Amino acid sequence: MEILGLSVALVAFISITLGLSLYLLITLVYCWWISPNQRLQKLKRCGFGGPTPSFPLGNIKEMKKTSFGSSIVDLTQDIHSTVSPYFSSWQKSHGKVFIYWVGAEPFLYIADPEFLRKMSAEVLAKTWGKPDVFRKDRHPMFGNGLVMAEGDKWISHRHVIAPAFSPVNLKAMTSMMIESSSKMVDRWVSQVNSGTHEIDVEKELIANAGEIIARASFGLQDERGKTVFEKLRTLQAKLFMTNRYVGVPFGKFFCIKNTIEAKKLGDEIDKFLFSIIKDRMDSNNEKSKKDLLGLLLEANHSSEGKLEKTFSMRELVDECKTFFFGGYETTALSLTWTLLLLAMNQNWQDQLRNEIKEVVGDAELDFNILNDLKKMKMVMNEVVRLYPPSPNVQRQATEDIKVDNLTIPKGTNIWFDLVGMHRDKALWGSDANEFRPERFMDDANGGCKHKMGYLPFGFGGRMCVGRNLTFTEYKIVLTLLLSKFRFKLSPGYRHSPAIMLSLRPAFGLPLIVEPL
Ligand code: HEM
Repeated sequence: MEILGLSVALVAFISITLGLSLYLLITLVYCWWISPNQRLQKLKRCGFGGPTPSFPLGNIKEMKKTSFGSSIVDLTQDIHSTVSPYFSSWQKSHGKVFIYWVGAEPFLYIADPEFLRKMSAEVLAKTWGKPDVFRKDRHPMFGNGLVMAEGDKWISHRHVIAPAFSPVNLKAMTSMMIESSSKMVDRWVSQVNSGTHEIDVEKELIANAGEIIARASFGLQDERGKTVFEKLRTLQAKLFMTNRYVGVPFGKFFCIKNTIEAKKLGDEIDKFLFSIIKDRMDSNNEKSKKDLLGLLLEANHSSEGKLEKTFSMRELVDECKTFFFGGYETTALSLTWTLLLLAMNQNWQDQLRNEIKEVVGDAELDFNILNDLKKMKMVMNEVVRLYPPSPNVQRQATEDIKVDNLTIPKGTNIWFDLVGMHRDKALWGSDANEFRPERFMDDANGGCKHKMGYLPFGFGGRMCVGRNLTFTEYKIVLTLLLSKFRFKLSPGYRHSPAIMLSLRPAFGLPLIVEPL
């Protein structure tokens, strides 16, 4: 049969193709323009201003103007305007609370601690969400681990995971941390003895923290530990160093190669971790191991010793990845920035060395005495103020949140700019950009004029679960290093703090390392 001279099959084919194209076009128009514009109007009615977005990219174009490592700055300068120039310029026109758009996703930017206080008073820890857009994009890294978990699942996981960082467990990890870090120190000693005085300390500290977290998380210290570390780092670079369009509906299809490669790497890592966990379960001695995986496996046993599935295999894999990503780079960077600031402030370097002599002396480094390294803690607090390794905190409103006469609509993503708050002269005074650890001498909040203006580890019930592990590792590594070496700035160092998930020196940190 024929219609206007065309066969029925051809007519059907043309109709289906036209129908599908029309459907695709309507979907694109809706997702790229209609829906975000409706949300924009709603947010305006709620009272929020901000830079004008142009959909479907939102404000991505302005944000992409800064590429990783594109600005070299003076060592004493404010870094806010270089790591996120768009935020610092939007702050000037829209204040410290405004809406900006990552593709079709609205983000409420907050660098005002009083607004944050009022807002967080309205929300229980378990009712905070995590931006869906990041949960999907970062799935190969974190899966649905604690960083991304929400609601009852977050409560039950946090309940089991938090005790894994208790002083008893951290104490049990101390000798492992000393062993790994001593290997790094020995490596530096041989390099220095062979005449190489310039060392890229960032690279070394990252490798050391990677080894420590692989051992602390899953007891891995052989080639398998290195394999996980390398794969995870490649994955991180794939996700954060490439030009992608996160937040733009169907943005994945613009960079399909990276998306596929990240997914493939994520699957390989999952398979690898799966086999490690399976080995541990089969070996039947998982209970005896006090690493983080051992503690999670222990939680899977009821008091009768019968398996009671608290964590599924998938959940165990996700939590192990989360420990890894959450735990190695942040800690390594807090040490990296510390060595930079100590190289610039020899007086503080000497003060810490003297404190180590007084507190540790010739004794073996021991978990219990770490608490007495008070000046070291002050230095750490000041370092993570000036260079917060996690430079922002992200949440999502899962219900409407009222703050004074404003309403943050359900589904709005929220972005807390820690660099912005930690460098704000209105909160810290005119010396906000100076390294002054004495701020923290008698005040855990460093003299900040608002109790929520200093948040290197986040806030409320979702505050960083691993911070005590960091404090322990930080003090061990720094004690070992300062007891052996003096650090000085290298003429080759280019100061370019930049954000690639964490806040890091874009060109590494070469330092002159002298034996004492
Ligand atoms: C200098 C070191 C570290 C810094 C600056 C840091 C910073 C942060 C920040 C800002 C958050 C978000 C908190 C919030 O939403 O309010 C966080 C959460 C988290 N961190 Fe850390 N962190 C560090 C070390 C670690 C370590 C060593 C681990 C694990 C081994 C870890 C695991 C986590 C986890 C699992 C979460 C999610 C907690 C939750 O949502 O309940 N972090 N961290």
